[in-house]
Amino acid sequence: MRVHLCVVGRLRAGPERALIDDYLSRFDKTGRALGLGPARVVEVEDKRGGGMAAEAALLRRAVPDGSYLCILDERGRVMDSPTFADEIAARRDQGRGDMAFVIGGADGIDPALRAEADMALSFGAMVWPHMLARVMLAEQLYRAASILAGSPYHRV
Ligand SMILES: C[S@@+](CC[C@H](N)C(=O)[O-])C[C@H]1O[C@@H](n2cnc3c(N)ncnc32)[C@H](O)[C@@H]1O
Repeated sequence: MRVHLCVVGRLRAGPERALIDDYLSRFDKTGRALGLGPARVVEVEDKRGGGMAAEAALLRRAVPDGSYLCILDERGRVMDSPTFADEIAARRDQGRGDMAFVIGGADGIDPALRAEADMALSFGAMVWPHMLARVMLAEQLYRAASILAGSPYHRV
C-alpha cells in the first residue's frame, strides 16, 4: 500500500526536512516486507492567495483516486501508536492500494475537504506548526511499521 503525505507549503532543506526524509526512508525499508510503502511527500502551494478552498483543490489533485483519506486535525481522533499501526494494517488488509494523509497550512484544512475524509487523526488538542506535524507523522509511520514488524523500536 502506497502512502502519500499531501501537505500545504514547501519545506526548505533543514533539520525538519532531514528528519522527514530519514523516517520515511526507514518506513520504506521496514514496510517493504509488510506490503507497506513507498511513502512520498507531495507539497502543494497556492500562490494566488485563494485560501483554504484553493489549497483544498490542490490537495484533492495530489491524493490518488481511491485512496483512504486521513486528514490531520487537532479535533480528530487521538490514538496510541499500536492503534495507529493497526489502522494502517487494516487498510492494507482491505486491499487499499493507497493511503493519503493530508496536513493543512496556516489556516488549516477546508471544511469541505475535512468532510470528505475517511478519518481525522489528532496529535493532541494543541495546534502544531505544519512542519512539525509532518515530522511527527513521518515518525509515527516508521513507528507503525516497526510495531507491525515486531521490531523493538517501539517500547512502552
Ligand atoms: C498550523 S496548523 C493549522 C491550524 C489552524 N489554525 C486550524 O484551525 O486548523 C497546520 C496543520 O497542521 C496539522 N496539525 C496541527 N496541529 C495538529 C494536531 N494537534 N493534530 C493533528 N494535526 C495537526 C493540521 O493538518 C493543520 O491543518
